[in-house]
Amino acid sequence: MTAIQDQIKALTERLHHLNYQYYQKDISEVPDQEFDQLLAELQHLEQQYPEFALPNSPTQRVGGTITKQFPTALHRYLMLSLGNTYSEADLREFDERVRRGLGGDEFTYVCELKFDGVAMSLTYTDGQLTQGVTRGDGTRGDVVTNNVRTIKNLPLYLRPAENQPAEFEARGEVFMPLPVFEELNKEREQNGEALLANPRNACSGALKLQDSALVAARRLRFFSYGFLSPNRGAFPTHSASLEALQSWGLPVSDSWRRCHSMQEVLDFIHEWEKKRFTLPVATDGIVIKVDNFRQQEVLGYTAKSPRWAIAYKYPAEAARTRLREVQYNVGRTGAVTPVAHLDPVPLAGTVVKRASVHNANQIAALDLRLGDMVFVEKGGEIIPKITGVDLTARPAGSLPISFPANCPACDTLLIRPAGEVHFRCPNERGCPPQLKARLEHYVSRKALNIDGLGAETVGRFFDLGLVTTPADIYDLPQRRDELVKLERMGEKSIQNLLAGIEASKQVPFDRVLFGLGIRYVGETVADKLAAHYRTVDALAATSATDLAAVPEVGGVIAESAAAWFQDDFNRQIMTRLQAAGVQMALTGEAPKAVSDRLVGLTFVLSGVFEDHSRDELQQLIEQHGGKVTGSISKKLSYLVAGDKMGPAKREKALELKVPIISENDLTAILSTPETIAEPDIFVSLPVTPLANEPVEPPTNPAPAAPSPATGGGAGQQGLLF
Ligand SMILES: NC(=O)c1ccc[n+]([C@@H]2O[C@H](COP(=O)([O-])OP(=O)(O)OC[C@H]3O[C@@H](n4cnc5c(N)ncnc54)[C@H](O)[C@@H]3O)[C@@H](O)[C@H]2O)c1
Ligand SMILES: [Zn+2]
Repeated sequence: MTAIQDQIKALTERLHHLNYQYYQKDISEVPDQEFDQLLAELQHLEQQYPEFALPNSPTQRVGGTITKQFPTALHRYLMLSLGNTYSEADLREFDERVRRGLGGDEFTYVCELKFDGVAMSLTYTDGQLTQGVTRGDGTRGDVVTNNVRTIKNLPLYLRPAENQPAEFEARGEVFMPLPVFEELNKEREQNGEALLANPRNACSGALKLQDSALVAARRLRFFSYGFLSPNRGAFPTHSASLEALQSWGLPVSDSWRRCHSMQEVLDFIHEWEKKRFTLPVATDGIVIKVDNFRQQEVLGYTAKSPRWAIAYKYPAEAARTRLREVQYNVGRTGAVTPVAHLDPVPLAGTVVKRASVHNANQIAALDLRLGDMVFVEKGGEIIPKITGVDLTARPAGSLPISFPANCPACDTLLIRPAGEVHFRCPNERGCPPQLKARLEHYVSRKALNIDGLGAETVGRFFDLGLVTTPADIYDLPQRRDELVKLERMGEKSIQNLLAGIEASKQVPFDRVLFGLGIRYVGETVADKLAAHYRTVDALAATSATDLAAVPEVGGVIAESAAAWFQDDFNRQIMTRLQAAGVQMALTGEAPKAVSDRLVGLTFVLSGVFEDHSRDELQQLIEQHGGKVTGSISKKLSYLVAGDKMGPAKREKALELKVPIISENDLTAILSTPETIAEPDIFVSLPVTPLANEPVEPPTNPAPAAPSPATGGGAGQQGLLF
């Protein structure tokens, strides 16, 4: 018996751990299917030995939790999980249970695609979006209204309609469209940042950001699939409510369909098995719901999920093919990444020729060898992954693939900094692919956007020895003679090129800063740094510690930027760019100082604030001459505390006798006429704010007329946006 007990305990602990990683950290340590198998195993054991089930078993509760970064709100209606299955036999059993539960009454199903993102509860009051809450632990979730407001296809105002309740809840999925996910990862790879594992994790991570401007940059989207309201009775069925949601302007995917039998459900499942890969959104299955609301109530709920719905999950698609070669790419920041070249094989709607192996650890973990038959899988991510090796088909005498010790391009000894997964070529100044990629980055659309000097041309110029660093680009006008001699370089091309170079001198400083290709300094960080320091000289003179105090600029970014600016080679490039007339400072006026009331005072902002974002508070303080820093010291004037301030910060402030004030105290200081000389010590922590945020005036026009509700099953057109 103790063996069973041990097994239950081990499974419970493992599942708790995986849930924590998945919901809190946005990390999938194992494939979903493996997680679901472990959960099913535990469920089975608990059913056989209910006396050994542990309290709070993962089989009995929704897996998520609330984060510590947002105010929270209670759900008016519990936000549950869905029972799931990978087998058609289970679906038939589900059908039987429903039939029995309804005592032989007729019923209809609605089938929907299962979008792989993050569940969201939206409250609309008098036609306005008033609150967005995550599922959290099912009872209570994070209030992320401001982040949700950045979702472009989500109406802030609904089209008025007679059948629209004064208050209702629209449930649905927030997700990151696949093209956005791909683009974001490409940028992250170029900036040397860790890649996002899949669109679901990327979406979940984006919703947890504190700065809504950053959330907006992640271009999330929403599909609604649920309607809840005290007067839901006006709609007899789920499908009628979907049609209503859509008619009010909420985005509802057209892919749903009413099904009158389990056979029709299975047809729907088979139909979408491949077709789902043509959608610009990740899906991992089909959700099957009993359509009639009254019948849903009759069937009821378990502790964890409704008895009137089930999710059918498609197994991950895999193929088997031969590994021909492993090539090593050197990226802009020197990261060396292995790419597997495969015999072409069809997989999930495309022909796969290459797969990612990610890094050296992965090669070793899989014990990959050239000529191996390998399994390739495509999950939520676009580039397929090698997930295993068919050892029975291993060619005789094959040797393990060893990761090169030296750079495949410049032969420099590779390094692997502690805590990083990638080997890196440290030869920043001389490694050709790095120099070339930096030039390509500099001329790219989001950086200097030099017309007439695309990635290909600049690469060619690099190969010819015409340019090595961005500063060399500005010497090209003096080298016209050499340019005319080049093949495919007519007079017209040269004119375009020179005009493009000239025009790039007008590109604002933040984009120049981004264009320099400093590791970890992506578009957003460049924008923040430029806005904060305004000139390259001010920026270059700043220590890593001070840089790290700028919001959204963490320690790692700060270290990297500071080191870059201290490097002589880089300083020379900057001086030459400046001499050439490239914008090395923001033009236009700095934001006006409103008063000098806070001059000489320093502040630390900690926790979540009710009326302002952290950025707004920082701006407010700076407009009045104050400074915001990151760490608490004896010299600090005030700690401004929001909800959920870290206890360590509070302790430290109390110990150093730094006054702790609330957001309200700060705004009160700024609105009282007399200037403050010496701060008094007063501690007034805000009470936890909840729910009901103030309603903002319209910033969006009412949404355009949606396409007429189709009753489902329509084509894919207009499916997403
Ligand atoms: N890999 C791991 O380590 C790991 C860890 C924990 C959980 N997981 C995965 O997460 C899943 C459990 O998460 P869950 O409890 O959120 O269940 P779930 O994701 O399987 O199903 C419930 C969710 O489906 C979503 N959904 C999408 N389309 C929908 C639609 N049309 N109608 C209704 N809901 C729709 C909603 O967000 C809802 O909350 C498991 O299946 C597991 O595979 C994986
Ligand atoms: Zn190199």
